[in-house]
Amino acid sequence: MKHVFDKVVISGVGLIGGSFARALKQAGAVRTVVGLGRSRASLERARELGIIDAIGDDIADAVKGADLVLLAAPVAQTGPILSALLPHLEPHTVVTDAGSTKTDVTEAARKVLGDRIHQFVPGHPIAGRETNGPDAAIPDLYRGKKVVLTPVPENSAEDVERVAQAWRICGAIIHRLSPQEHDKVFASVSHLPHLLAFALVDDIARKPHADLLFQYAASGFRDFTRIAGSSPEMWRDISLANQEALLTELDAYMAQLTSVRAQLASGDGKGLEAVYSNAREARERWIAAIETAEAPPPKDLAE
Ligand SMILES: NC(=O)c1ccc[n+]([C@@H]2O[C@H](COP(=O)([O-])OP(=O)(O)OC[C@H]3O[C@@H](n4cnc5c(N)ncnc54)[C@H](O)[C@@H]3O)[C@@H](O)[C@H]2O)c1
Ligand SMILES: O=C(O)C(=O)C[C@]1(C(=O)O)C=C[C@@H](O)C=C1
Repeated sequence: MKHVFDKVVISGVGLIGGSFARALKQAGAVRTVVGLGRSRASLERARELGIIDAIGDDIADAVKGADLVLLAAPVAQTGPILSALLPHLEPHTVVTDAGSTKTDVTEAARKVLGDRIHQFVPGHPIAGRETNGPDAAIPDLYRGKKVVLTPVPENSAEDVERVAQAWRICGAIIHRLSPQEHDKVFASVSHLPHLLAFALVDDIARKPHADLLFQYAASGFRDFTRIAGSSPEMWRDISLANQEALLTELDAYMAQLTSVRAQLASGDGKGLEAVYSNAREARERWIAAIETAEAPPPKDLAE
């Protein structure tokens, strides 16, 4: 593929930023990738792995001539990172992000960028894993997966398309939502499940006989708690950034638990079975739908 991007800058070269860089590189879509970050050791590792071509020691140099900047650090870093970039940002450079929450990210960007908010196209790849850091980055992470863009009214159609194009090169399918719609949806199907998995493992780990419990925990426990292996810093930021929507979902879930508890306490087998059956059927429909929708396109068609 001819280089679509001459220079891409990634701020936060971990699982998400690193996989983005790897995918663009694998497609031959970028001439050079520069990494910015908090940890020198991690950036050196990213360079050693061939994820980035250079470490942006000098931020002005790093963003000079960049076509695209991707922010892929924990969401609370959005404001500070943009503040550091702003003085050096050229007018043609498009900035986007991969943060798991969109209302707070957009507000932080608007506050820092002011009348240059048009240069920031918020986004969120709906793909990930519980492992983090540059060693976890893989080129196929986004293949067949959704990326939700939540453009601001000030964005030009060309800049939104530029960001969409980058994700399409990574094999992703573009969706659009408002930041508020986005945050409600993901409070329900991503942020709540993470909170529950972390809380359950924490609860078990604090029990006096935790060692015995973990000794016998098997695949059911492993599947339910896989996501409790995710980055605590990232999930602290997501939880607080989407506090309101997450509290709403948590309250609804607690009401559901109260109802299921009552069924259990009263020996209402019929009621319990109805909940379990409804859940199983809904899950089967969902799995069937994603298996159709996320069938990865052949590599040459995605390019
Ligand atoms: N992990 C997932 O499943 C997933 C999926 C979609 C989106 N996201 C979002 O992507 C972002 C990155 O997540 P990840 O899984 O790649 O995490 P990660 O821990 O693998 O990578 C984050 C990187 O950001 C760096 N960093 C931290 N503070 C920074 C700062 N101030 N400036 C520059 N770099 C900084 C860290 O050193 C690290 O290398 C988060 O905002 C997260 O919400 C994650
Ligand atoms: O597969 C995982 O480990 C994930 O947690 C990925 C996952 C999710 O599905 O909730 C996590 C956070 C995101 O922002 C998007 C995707």
